[in-house]
Amino acid sequence: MADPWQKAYDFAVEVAREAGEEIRKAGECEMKVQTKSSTVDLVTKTDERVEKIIIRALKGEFGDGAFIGEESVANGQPCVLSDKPTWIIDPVDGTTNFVHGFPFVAVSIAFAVNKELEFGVVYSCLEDKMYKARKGKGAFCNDEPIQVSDVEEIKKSIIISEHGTDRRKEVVTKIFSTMQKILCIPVHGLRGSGTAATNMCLVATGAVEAFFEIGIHCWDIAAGAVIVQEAGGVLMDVDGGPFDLMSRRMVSANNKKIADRIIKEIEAFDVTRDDAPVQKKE
Ligand SMILES: O=P(O)(O)OC[C@@]1(O)O[C@H](CO)[C@@H](O)[C@@H]1O
Ligand SMILES: [Mg+2]
Repeated sequence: MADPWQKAYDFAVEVAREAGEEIRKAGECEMKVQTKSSTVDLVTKTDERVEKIIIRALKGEFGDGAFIGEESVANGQPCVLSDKPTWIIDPVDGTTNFVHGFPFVAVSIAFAVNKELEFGVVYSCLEDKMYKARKGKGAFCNDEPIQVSDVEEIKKSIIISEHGTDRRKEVVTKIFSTMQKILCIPVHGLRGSGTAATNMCLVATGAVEAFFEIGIHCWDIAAGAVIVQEAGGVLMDVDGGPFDLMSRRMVSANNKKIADRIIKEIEAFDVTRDDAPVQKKE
């Protein structure tokens, strides 16, 4: 078969669109907010319901497969990327935005085979922007090809990062110290949309030169990773090594020169890998 995953790719786009429609409708209603890893790591019934809708649709079309979904993992499912064809799903990336009505919320669906990402779909549902990319076939926003910016000078760049949900003082101090150093290079500006998936699409369209973060999860960035690469960008670890989807550390940029310059300023802190063995409670 020449093109084994095209059907899955097309289907993922449709599922993401339907999921986005659900999120838009839910945003108009009263919502009950709960917390996960910390008091600022929010989750709503919509996150859980939309993840179930997505997984049910994918299983209905392609049968039982391997899934890594943000809310399934939060409810105890394993988070291990094997060689099996695997769907990696964030039903609502930007839950805090969703809760507050801040207008960037995305559905993120990626597909990996042999631990390699084959395609990614990010639907920024409040803006109605459908980003998608398939390995070797280019990146698109609402079916128009997209490309990273050609800026090579860090002093002419806009950089995106996020503050994350870990509010321990030593972590927040490192995050702000890194941001201060980058701001003082100086760059044209620092931004943050509140969703990693959307941030990566902003790199892919050339609206910003780079997005970096320590503390993201594989479901936040898997789809965006394909979109950035297919738009001509690069992915790296925050220490300059190769990108590792499960490491929770990433720099995505329009080119290696910009990525290397940012990496010089990043003050890393420890995070537990997504695929770390789960500590059993005694
Ligand atoms: O929980 P959610 O809404 O899916 O993730 C929101 C998010 O802000 O958390 C990450 C880690 O800080 C972000 O960069 C990511 O996009
Ligand atoms: Mg997320």
